[in-house]
Amino acid sequence: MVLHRIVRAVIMGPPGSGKGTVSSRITKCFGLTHISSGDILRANINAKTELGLLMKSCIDQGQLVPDDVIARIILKDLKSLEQGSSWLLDGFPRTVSQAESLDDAHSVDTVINLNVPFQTIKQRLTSRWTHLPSGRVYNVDFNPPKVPGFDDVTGEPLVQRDDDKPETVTRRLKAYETQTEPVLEYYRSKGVLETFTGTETNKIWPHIEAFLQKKFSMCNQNLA
Ligand SMILES: Nc1nc2c(ncn2[C@@H]2O[C@H](COP(=O)(O)OP(=O)(O)O)[C@@H](O)[C@H]2O)c(=O)[nH]1
Ligand SMILES: Nc1ncnc2c1ncn2[C@@H]1O[C@H](COP(=O)(O)OP(=O)(O)O)[C@@H](O)[C@H]1O
Repeated sequence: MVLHRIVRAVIMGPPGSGKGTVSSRITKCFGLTHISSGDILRANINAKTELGLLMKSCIDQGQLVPDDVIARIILKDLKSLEQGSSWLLDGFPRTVSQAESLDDAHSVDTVINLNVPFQTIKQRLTSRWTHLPSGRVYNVDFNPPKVPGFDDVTGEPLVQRDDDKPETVTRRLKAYETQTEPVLEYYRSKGVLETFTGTETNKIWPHIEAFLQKKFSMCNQNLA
């Protein structure tokens, strides 16, 4: 589907709710540019940049990195996109302060919220395998790689994230409840929040696809 207007979207949900998985489907179907704060931070850790070295212990402990640091990175990335690009932010904003920083620069058209029970998530994260350079994710049960331990596209090795250990997952879910859930209220009050509830991405996805198709084609009709 070709978009006829600029779309600025955010995908939210607890760690492991399927944001990365759904984002790759959205970018494939609708052609938005995907910007994932977690992928950017992990790329910095992998490349041992100054930022990566500073943020690693925060991330490994399941804590959020400081608002000003991540806001600066994401807003700079958005600025560097071609004028008129449509984008999908994944993992940002995660606090109300971050949402306000984003609002100061761009208004968000739609926020997709994945509402997946914590119990489901814990199981998924311990069997998540990630291709660090691209952010592609696999799961032993859900979408295993063709060759165990290796990325389907590049053939490079997959890794288990340091912060997917059970005790760190518990801390990340706590951080989500206290710091990120208020962002849902922030967007709800602005009338842009759309929540999708379920335990399986393949069952949630058709609803998201239909919602986006309707929303974007309605926009097209309005323009015509
Ligand atoms: N069993 C199962 N695993 C899933 C499902 N959807 C996504 N996953 C896996 O769950 C893990 C977390 O998904 P991901 O998209 O990385 O979530 P994020 O942390 O919100 O970006 C990954 O290993 C996915 O492959 C699902 O419906 N069932
Ligand atoms: N917007 C953000 N604000 C603060 N910390 C962030 C942000 N995005 C990512 N991080 C850090 O990176 C870690 C991994 O993020 P992410 O890949 O989005 O996790 P998940 O996909 O499992 O929700 C977070 O636990 C946090 O430490």
